[in-house]
Amino acid sequence: MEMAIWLTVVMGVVPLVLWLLWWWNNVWYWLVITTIRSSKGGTMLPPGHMGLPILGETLTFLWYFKFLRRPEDYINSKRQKYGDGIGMYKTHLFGRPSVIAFLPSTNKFVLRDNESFKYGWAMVELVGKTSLTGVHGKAHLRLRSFVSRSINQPNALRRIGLAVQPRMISALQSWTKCHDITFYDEMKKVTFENIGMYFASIEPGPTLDRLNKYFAGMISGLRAYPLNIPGFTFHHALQCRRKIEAIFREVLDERRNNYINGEDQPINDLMDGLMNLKDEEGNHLSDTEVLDNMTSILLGGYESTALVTMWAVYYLAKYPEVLQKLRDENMALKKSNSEQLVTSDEILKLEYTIKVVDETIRLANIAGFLLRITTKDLEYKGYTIPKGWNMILWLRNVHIDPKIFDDPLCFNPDRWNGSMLPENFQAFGYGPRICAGNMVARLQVALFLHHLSTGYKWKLVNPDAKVKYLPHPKPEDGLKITIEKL
Ligand code: HEM
Repeated sequence: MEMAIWLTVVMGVVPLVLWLLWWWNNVWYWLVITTIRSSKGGTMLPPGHMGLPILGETLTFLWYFKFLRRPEDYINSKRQKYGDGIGMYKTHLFGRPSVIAFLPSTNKFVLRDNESFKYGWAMVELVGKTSLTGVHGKAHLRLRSFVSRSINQPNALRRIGLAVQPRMISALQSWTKCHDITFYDEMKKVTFENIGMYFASIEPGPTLDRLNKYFAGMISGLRAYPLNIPGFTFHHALQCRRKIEAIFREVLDERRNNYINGEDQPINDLMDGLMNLKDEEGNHLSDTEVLDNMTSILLGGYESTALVTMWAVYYLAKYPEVLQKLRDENMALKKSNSEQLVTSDEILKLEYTIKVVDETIRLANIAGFLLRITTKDLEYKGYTIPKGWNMILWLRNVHIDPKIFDDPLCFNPDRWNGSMLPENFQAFGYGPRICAGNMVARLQVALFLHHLSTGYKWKLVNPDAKVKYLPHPKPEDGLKITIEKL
């Protein structure tokens, strides 16, 4: 008798419980959509599996990203199972019901619509309600024009191009004195010191060190569960954000007083640009807008630039024929004195160098996916995307899809020779929120490659180091290199 009970449990109840757990989210959300929303029409969710209760597909995601280290197979496995269909799958990731968009056309559909898809409140809390990230519609357009004039247009690029090179040149010189360096860590230091200079003219020293520390705290909040309770990472991140704002506010107040008293000339950095620009009606940005945007631009530009530069150094070491072509092009521009600066106009005309930069940005895929939240129920090609769900835009897939790029995992700058459909290159996003610093990012990487390729040779210490994909793709050793003068 006892045996029979055990057999019933093992053969009947256990599989039933496992089956229920496996399908729980699918059934639960189907019920919610059909019972609560059926009166409003569409109830068919995109194909896909929503995983276990609470956890959703988190374990599957980690399996591909952390353990197999083949992130592309997370989507590939779904493509094999459900086909490409409408370019969307339902899932449950990062604690919320979600729809993943993975084709250029579906990403485009989302990224073009600034009203139906917004950032979540946690992101906005961290970067600031009056930052580019926090505003929408007309307010966003107005702010973008300010930010773009301050960092991304020819005059700003000229100024920034000259401001960032001395630090790059001195870093390269100092690295030759070391046995080896961890390139990513060193490049982050260079990038942050440059940001300090061209953002707020803050020289290396205690203030910049504090800013760097708080910034690291703030960034960790972007990846944390948004619980604003003491002891939690997100709470700490918000505190760091306030401290960053306080540092920038001090500089801003001091500047304003000095201008009023006639003691200082305008400094011509990002803060000055944001303080002094006017819109068409002659209005300036408020102090809060200046400070929020300093923080959000800092967030956009810091890790991204260091990561892309690191990947360029990695790929060039792996593809010597590409390095040779890059070097030849840059040697023609090299000044007789290695400390002499090149201009942004000169560097942005170097066609092959810019192709190397774009190819690095494509293949490195440092912004693997973007996140939005739907503000209303939406219909897309007969399927419903419910209000309040996460919309995850899988940019990674676009850039390494063999249907879009031939031999996509090969580093081949010449693939940029022809024209490219803009929707097939989404590394900077797409539509009204396309990266506001895309030109300044390209410029900084190109300038670094100019000084590196014309003055130095380098080797990877661990050419076969594995790549970690979370939170960003990076060789496990942070890219250890040895570097010496040519
Ligand atoms: C290669 C390096 C970079 C990459 C791959 C990159 C990527 C991106 C992406 C994908 C977005 C769109 C985010 C979204 O739609 O959710 C974005 C937005 C943004 N980026 Fe970048 N970025 C880079 C460098 C920079 C730099 C250097 C700056 C500034 C100095 C910057 C400032 C911004 C800002 C302010 C936004 C928000 C734009 C808006 O909401 O209108 N980025 N970036």
